[in-house]
Amino acid sequence: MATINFGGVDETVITRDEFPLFKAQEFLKDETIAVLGYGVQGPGQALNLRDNGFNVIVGQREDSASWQKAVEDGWVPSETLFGLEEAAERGTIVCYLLSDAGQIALWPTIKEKLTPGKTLYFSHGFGVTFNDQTGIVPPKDIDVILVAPKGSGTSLRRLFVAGGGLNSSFAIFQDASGEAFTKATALGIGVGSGYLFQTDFKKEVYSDLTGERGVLMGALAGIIEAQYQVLRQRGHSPSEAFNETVEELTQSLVPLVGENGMDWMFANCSVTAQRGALDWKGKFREATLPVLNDLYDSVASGAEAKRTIERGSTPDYREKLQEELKEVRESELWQTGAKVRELRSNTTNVEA
Ligand SMILES: NC(=O)C1=CN([C@@H]2O[C@H](COP(=O)(O)OP(=O)(O)OC[C@H]3O[C@@H](n4cnc5c(N)ncnc54)[C@H](O)[C@@H]3O)[C@@H](O)[C@H]2O)C=CC1
Ligand SMILES: CC(=O)[C@](C)(O)C(=O)O
Ligand SMILES: [Mg+2]
Ligand SMILES: [Mg+2]
Repeated sequence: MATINFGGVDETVITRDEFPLFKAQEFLKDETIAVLGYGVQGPGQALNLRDNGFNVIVGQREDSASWQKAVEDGWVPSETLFGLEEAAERGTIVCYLLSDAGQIALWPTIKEKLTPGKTLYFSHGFGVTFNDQTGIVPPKDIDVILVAPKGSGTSLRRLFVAGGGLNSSFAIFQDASGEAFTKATALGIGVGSGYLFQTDFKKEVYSDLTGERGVLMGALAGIIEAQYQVLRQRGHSPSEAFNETVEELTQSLVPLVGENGMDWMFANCSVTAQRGALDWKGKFREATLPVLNDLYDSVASGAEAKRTIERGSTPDYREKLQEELKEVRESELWQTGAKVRELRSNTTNVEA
């Protein structure tokens, strides 16, 4: 544990220096880690754990495309790849990485496999926090922990392969063994996290649902659509509206923010742009504060969970979702994006 000052606030966190991989390997050497679900987080975490030298097996529905993907990734049927129930039976640490709706559906089956001494691991506080809606109430005699990578499983894997890591939160819901803390941190290091910060299940799910509905995904998509629409309605071409809204954001400016902060990005733009951005950011903050407060209230009241569960459990949900995503993909905005991305590769080969 290291106490690090974050912008004037002291926080106790765990870094890879203090909790090196060999310590995690030693602590978990007698455990079989069963990763249930091979969607987005499943592959990222299972492959990172395997490459980090842990005993890992995968559980997935046999008749699914993801089963095939698991085979392609080197998981061997009947050796390291099993049906969900059998993997849960074999695992001593059960990583419940089905979709949040899938976790509800499978809970009655998985619960039976969680015998005393085992560990149940989540990457989201959803199932446990909203247990009045999910029915996920773990048995009392097991450890229940969480490691939530702050990003897509795709990035978790890519960064790991490149030698980096995504930061993750971790939390303890139940400590039956007295060792849940070390277990959670060892798994956090094992899945390829950058640094680990502690939270609880409720805070994890409240912040995560707010973040993805807000700045990370929902607000981002909405504000992009709004600005593109304004530019187009005022007579600007698709190229101009798209480049000025998305391409410059992703290719030039946000990478600069990631590298060295907002002021660094500002410092690399014209004085004209800086002046305007500093004048306008307050207006955008004030305009969006009420929406973000509504959003947080909707998360905290359980309404977002209710909607996710209700929508997710309709039989034609996946089909409907595909239609919604298709509408986004086929909009003028994102079709322009596809063209612009195609043109990107034409320019990278140009010799100076
Ligand atoms: N997608 C991501 O990168 C992130 C996800 N998480 C959390 O990790 C967990 C897993 O999420 P994802 O990887 O996005 O899930 P996903 O939507 O990709 O689904 C994972 C697996 O669940 C299986 N599944 C779904 N419904 C099922 C059912 N009824 N019966 C049996 N299997 C079923 C699918 O076949 C798939 O293999 C969730 O708790 C999520 O909130 C946390 C951080 C990021
Ligand atoms: C990638 C991530 O952490 C999200 C956005 O919260 C999610 O996929 O649920
Ligand atoms: Mg999320
Ligand atoms: Mg998240």
